Amino acid sequence: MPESPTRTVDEHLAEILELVSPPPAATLPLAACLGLTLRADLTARLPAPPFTNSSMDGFAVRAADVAGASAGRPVELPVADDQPAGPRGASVLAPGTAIRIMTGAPLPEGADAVVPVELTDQPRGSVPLPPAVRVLEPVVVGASVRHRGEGVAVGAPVMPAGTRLGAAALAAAAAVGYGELPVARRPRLAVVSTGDELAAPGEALGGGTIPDSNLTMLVALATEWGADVPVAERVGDDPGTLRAVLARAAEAADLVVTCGGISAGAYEVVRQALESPRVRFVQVAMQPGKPQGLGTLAASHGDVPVLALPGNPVSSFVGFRVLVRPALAVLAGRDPHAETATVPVRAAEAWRSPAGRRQYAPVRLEPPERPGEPFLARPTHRLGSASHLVGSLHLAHALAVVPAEVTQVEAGQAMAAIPLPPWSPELPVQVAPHPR
Ligand SMILES: Nc1nc2c(c(=O)[nH]1)N[C@H]1C(S)=C(S)[C@@H](COP(=O)(O)OP(=O)(O)OC[C@H]3O[C@@H](n4cnc5c(N)ncnc54)[C@H](O)[C@@H]3O)O[C@H]1N2
Ligand code: MOO
Repeated sequence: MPESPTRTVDEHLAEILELVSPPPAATLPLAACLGLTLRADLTARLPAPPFTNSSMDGFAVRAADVAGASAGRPVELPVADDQPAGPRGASVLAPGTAIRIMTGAPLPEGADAVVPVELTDQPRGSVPLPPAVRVLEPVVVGASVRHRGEGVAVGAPVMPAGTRLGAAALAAAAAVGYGELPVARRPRLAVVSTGDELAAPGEALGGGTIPDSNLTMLVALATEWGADVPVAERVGDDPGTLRAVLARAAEAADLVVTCGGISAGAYEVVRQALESPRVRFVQVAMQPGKPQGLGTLAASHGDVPVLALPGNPVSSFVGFRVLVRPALAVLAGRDPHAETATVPVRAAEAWRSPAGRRQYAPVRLEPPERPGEPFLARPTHRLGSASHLVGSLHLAHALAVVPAEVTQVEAGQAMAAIPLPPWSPELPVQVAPHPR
């Protein structure tokens, strides 16, 4: 069967991105939004903080009343009221008096500062309201006071559409008045690994069988990215069985990924099951990951994109990082190109790269000799980016990207690298002492 002409990674990715489109926004409660993408700009419905309040446990006063206070000549003020935090509104402070106040309680009307309990003659802690307080130090206007809206004013922009909602973003949304948010639902990715040679992980191997590491890996990659995986199945080399599994996968998913069975052999089950005007098999100028398939599967909810990755484990890993993640990003309402953002590195040693293919080499990152210079990238294995090296893939901090026209990487050469997720091996970052 003649191969389609080689295409660049960028051309291939552009065609993949044409197959996927973001679903309509859903409105979900905050507790269900972690990791999802915000689909509308958020502006503050409430000021944060919502009212002017004390940042200390102590006594609300007028700063002018305690201006002359010192340990030797304390200023004594009658304590007129108690202002705990809670639904009670703000009390009113008469000149020449103090009101006991707790952290987070509304500042009484007429008060303009808070004296922390430590700067008075009163003990800390749970004690009865004293009739009077002696203030031992002066405070300036505004001391220990947090003003309404000083964090965020009503109507101010808080975060734009496209923000990925982490813990801090959810807290900000709650603080400015939101109990639910318009978001893109978690994309559903179905994963199917193929090949008669595959055994379940941990299963005893017969002659010629190998552990199916890709199914576990692709499910984990999808899950760590933030997708749901409704279907994860291993299928042998029978095209009819594979077609039936893929039909089920398409019903349950927004995107289907297969691995294996797509190159030039006599038993290429994915190719046999899918090659049609709907699904094409092509060669992409990348290493690893040259053979690739793309197209759509028919499902009752519409056409579902399918991406066929090569079976070699490093090829599948790189294919997921470089091609599948951008497609998931579109489904999640995010920028697909952010998925392949790179950081500058330098090669720690020389290595070879195939002519005419952009190489994605698993590398460890070592600290530079001088602080501030790029990290040094060293291949995780002496065999470099060979596509079967699954046993050392976990050592990689990043994928070094070698341009297609480079066949020899020299030690010290500047290049880009795609960082891998945070729980890849801990980066040897030298932490600077905290400035004092
Ligand atoms: N004559 C040619 N042969 C090959 C070519 C080519 O252009 N001409 N391309 C090579 C390249 S590059 C790649 S990459 C592989 C891709 O092969 P397939 O996608 O068809 O994958 P398989 O043949 O099924 O398997 C390849 C390799 O990976 C192992 N494998 C497969 N699935 C898994 C899995 N789930 N877990 C772990 N390992 C898996 C499988 O045992 C093979 O060793 O084709 C080259 N051949
Ligand atoms: O492209 Mo294959 O993934 O080189 O081994």
